[in-house]
Amino acid sequence: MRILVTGGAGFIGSHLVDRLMENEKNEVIVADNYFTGSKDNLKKWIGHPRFELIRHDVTEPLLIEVDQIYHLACPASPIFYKYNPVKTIKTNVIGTLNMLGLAKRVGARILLTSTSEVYGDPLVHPQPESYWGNVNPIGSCYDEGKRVAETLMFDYHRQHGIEIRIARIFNTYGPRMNIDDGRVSKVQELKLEVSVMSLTWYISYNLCIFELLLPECDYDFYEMSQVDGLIRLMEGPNTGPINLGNPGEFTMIELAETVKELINPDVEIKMVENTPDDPRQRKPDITKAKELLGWEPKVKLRDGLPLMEENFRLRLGVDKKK
Ligand SMILES: O=c1ccn([C@@H]2O[C@H](COP(=O)(O)OP(=O)(O)O[C@H]3OC[C@@H](O)[C@H](O)[C@H]3O)[C@@H](O)[C@H]2O)c(=O)[nH]1
Repeated sequence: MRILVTGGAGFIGSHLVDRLMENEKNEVIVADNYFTGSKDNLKKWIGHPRFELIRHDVTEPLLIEVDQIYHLACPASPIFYKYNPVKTIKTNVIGTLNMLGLAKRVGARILLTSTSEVYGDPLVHPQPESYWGNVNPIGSCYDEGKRVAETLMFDYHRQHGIEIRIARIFNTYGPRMNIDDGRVSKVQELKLEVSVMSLTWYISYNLCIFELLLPECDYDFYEMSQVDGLIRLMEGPNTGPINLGNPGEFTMIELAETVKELINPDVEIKMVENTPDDPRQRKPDITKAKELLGWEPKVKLRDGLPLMEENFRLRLGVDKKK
């Protein structure tokens, strides 16, 4: 099976590549423009006979022969997607059109990693896939970009019979996330800035790492449940959209307080204004993922929080709590 992974040099993409490469029948081609991803995330595979890495921007057509396409290319952190919003829209619209064009030409099955952001600032809680969302149409290039990408996927499916799969990924945390990612990793910088204004704002964090305690170099031994969900969706018969996320919840304050306690109880937690149009609360309804994919996050959020703290400690080189 020849598989193209766009955005495969990124955080989730590179973990996906690791899993796909485990299957000796797979040949994996990564196309990435390195906007937020890095070759470093794939260093294990560079030079491998079943692996190929191409510097390519998906807003340009790509002419190759493949059986499956995992289409991940798109900056996912607000810091990066807002850096050049027009480019973010182009990546989602033109990039997705190009990948759908490729899928149509070669008869490949294509999976889009969409996002929980399609629900906007939701008025329904938790969010099932049937919820149409509450997005500000003049707000975020990322939210509307992913919404139109989903529409394109379904239009190609209805009009041209393309085999499509759509995953809606909720916030995901784990190794290889950019340290300046601006999602929850702000806490990693130990500034302990909390990217929400009010204590009541919640975010449902998808702890994707099964054995977070293992250092990055041992990544053969842990598994991202997120990636497992993507592969199950691709291999199964359902088009989606399907939510992939952790239905457990904790507040950002709660997270900051636990990390602060663990690392330095004297550090000050600074409240900063949230990004405009960011959701106040979000939590996936994963009934469909459970029923259709037999999938649920491997880490229960309550068990996951200590793992997350431990990972901060490892990354920051802080001594274990006495
Ligand atoms: O125009 C672009 C922009 C970005 N990219 C690449 O896409 C990858 C995105 O990965 P990041 O590490 O930024 O982010 P994530 O792995 O969290 O994103 C992933 O999950 C959320 C989805 O919405 C994203 O589409 C998916 O890539 C990077 O390797 C980046 O270089 C492109 O190849 N082209």
